[in-house]
Amino acid sequence: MNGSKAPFAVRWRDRRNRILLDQRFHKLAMKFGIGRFFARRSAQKLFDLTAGFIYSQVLAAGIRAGLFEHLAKGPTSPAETARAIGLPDDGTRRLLAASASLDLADKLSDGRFMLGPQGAALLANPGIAAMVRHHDAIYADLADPLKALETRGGGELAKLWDYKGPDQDRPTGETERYTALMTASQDLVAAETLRVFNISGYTRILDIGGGSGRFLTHVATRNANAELHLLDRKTVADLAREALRSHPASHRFTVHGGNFLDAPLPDGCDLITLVRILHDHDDDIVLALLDRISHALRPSRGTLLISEPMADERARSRIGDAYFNIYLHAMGTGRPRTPSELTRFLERTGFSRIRHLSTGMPIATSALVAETR
Ligand SMILES: C[S@@+](CC[C@H](N)C(=O)[O-])C[C@H]1O[C@@H](n2cnc3c(N)ncnc32)[C@H](O)[C@@H]1O
Repeated sequence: MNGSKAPFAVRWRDRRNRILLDQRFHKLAMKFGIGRFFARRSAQKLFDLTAGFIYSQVLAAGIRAGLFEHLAKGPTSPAETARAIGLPDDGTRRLLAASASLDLADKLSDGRFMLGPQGAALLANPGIAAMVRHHDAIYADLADPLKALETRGGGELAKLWDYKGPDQDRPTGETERYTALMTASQDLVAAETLRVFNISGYTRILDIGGGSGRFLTHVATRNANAELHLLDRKTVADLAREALRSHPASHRFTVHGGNFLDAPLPDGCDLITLVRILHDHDDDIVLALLDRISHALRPSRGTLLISEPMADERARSRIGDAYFNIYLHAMGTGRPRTPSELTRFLERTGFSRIRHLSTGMPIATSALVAETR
């Protein structure tokens, strides 16, 4: 590389890489406490990348075996655990030790085990276990990672999400499975979105791609008067009607079944929400949908709220740039977008006063708000 002509950002990375590639540097670093500290930290990070799949499968095994529910009952020996989860003694001991090393379990000095801090967090968020269970499909696809990158949407995961298929009259097993998965992980997303966005003043709200209606039930508790509309594919709309029927505010909900690209959008809405929708779709669909929303909102000078995990301007978001980037490729449609990409899309489709609301948990969601001129 021609060092003197390259920008500073390139030169210092080039220098850093040359130092890290030099075995003499590593030998020297190990002689000093601070050097050992950084060397250990860097080695741990690299090892975690190397072993990540095994860690994930320890988690999957614990969830499938019901290990964490058993540990939540209190201190337990490996033999008791083996009986409770139905695995052989040796397999159970290994699963317990691996779980303890990952903070999913804690090992006590008498050799028994209890639930660990990550295990407790897992049980507190049932959506995570649902997410881990459905990862079987993407792990199968990623067993050959190059093939997965060569063939977009050509594997098992794409079969789970049937957005591209025809909208049948009745929900299929797949529709029910992905809608249940979305519902299970919605509470965290809704709590964070509605913490940073004040929804109380709106009178007629439409949630597009609203799934089983879980997000709208959170809206209902924060806004006591608004009419609440949901639009989703016909098959999912049937599931939403069923789920919302027994809700105490059921009289305020109206469910519309249809494709968001051509179904009539209820008029007179002052707020439309898109929760975990845009990242699932390619650019042409996103632009067409935003254009429809901007026309639907314009007469009432309305607001659009977008809430979903986003990519980072410098590709440093593990959830956006690593997880969703690869996941959506395997799914065969969509990509995570940065807030500035979404902002450009919003400007092109007639929105203004676009604001990025920073959530405390970008791992669950980020939010953008825009208004029609
Ligand atoms: C990732 S899920 C998100 C569901 C919900 N908003 C949430 O966050 O839990 C995407 C939703 O968009 C719906 N969807 C996808 N394509 C659609 C289309 N063309 N028309 C209407 N709904 C669509 C799906 O059926 C699904 O319910």
